[in-house]
Amino acid sequence: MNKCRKVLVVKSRVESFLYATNRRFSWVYKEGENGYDNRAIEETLVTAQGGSVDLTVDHDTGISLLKINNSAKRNAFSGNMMVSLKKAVEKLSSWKNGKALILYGANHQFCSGADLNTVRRFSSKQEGEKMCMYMQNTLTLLHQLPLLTVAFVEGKAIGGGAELLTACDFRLINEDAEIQFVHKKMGLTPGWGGVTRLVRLIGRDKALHLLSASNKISAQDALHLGLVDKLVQLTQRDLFREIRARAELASKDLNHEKPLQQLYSPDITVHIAIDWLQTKFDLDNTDPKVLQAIKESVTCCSNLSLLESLKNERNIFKSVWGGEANLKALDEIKFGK
Ligand SMILES: CC[C@@H](C(=O)O)C(=O)SCCNC(=O)CCNC(=O)[C@H](O)C(C)(C)COP(=O)(O)OP(=O)(O)OC[C@H]1O[C@@H](n2cnc3c(N)ncnc32)[C@H](O)[C@@H]1OP(=O)(O)O
Repeated sequence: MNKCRKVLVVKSRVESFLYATNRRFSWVYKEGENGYDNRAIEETLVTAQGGSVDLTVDHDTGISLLKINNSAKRNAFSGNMMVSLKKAVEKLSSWKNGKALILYGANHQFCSGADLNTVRRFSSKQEGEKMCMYMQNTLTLLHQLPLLTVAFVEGKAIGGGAELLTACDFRLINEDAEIQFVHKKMGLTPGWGGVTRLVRLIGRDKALHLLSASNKISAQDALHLGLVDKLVQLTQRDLFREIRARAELASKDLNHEKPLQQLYSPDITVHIAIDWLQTKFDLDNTDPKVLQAIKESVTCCSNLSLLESLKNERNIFKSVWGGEANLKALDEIKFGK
């Protein structure tokens, strides 16, 4: 690198740092706002135990996995899982070299919403509002993560589980999965930010239809509505990979009579999501700083006024202009490629 380039890189790094320290926009409840007290809410929530939320971070690929794990209850969210989800999302929000997140449920089931036992325990209006603010904050943070986020929907996504999938950037759905905004049937409306995101995702009228009908949405219908991005069908390749992996583990109960859904291991789920991310976004050859800048630009654009958004876009642009990936691309660029 010649001297001039080096100066440019250092200058751009200093600018990026300065910008990064004060550029984060936030749309979450802050401490004290509307009586929001994060610690008090968490202390209450963790008393409702059960299940876990498991975060795996791969620093080499920049891909992380978030598994909702309470399979005895179809991955319903207990209070302590709500707290674990928030902690995991907070951790991911400062992952400098991260590129993507895959969110999925244990045992080929996405999520059946809030654990009804937790809901019953916190059934007063005050407690309900606190849980609602807490989950809104968490899912807003998830939606704003500086990573490309993909929800892999298998089995059922019900109530809060349906809201959860709207907090990701993209959605893959298994062909026999179902989504249901069951809230009306429970005498409720969504409160985890699901209405706000659903309206933005599929438009006012379709959102109103889904919420008012409150019926089951098949994977095919979800695709037609634009609620999901891709229908996943089990291919022979996936099946062979699954069978081979099982054979390698010397599993004795390799049962070909099982329905395909049960043969479809979480590993295969993750492989499919990773393949999809790599194919669509060429993650291996993408600089995380550039990807994060793109995600942040888009997130801010849909939440700020036109003027604020344009100003923010310019600032984010400045943070990558003259950066390592930019200079490398300028060096290597060939026309017609
Ligand atoms: C305030 C939050 C609110 C929101 O914002 O929306 C909510 O999220 S409230 C919760 C909304 N969710 C539901 O109402 C889902 C209720 N569950 C079901 O409809 C079904 O269980 C299912 C998810 C469609 C799966 O059906 P199926 O495959 O037939 O399994 P089972 O019904 O036999 O369930 C197995 C097992 O799991 C328990 N379970 C399921 N969901 C929950 C839940 N949300 N909370 C607690 N427990 C749940 C179910 O009771 C069974 O337990 P056992 O009988 O002990 O085996």
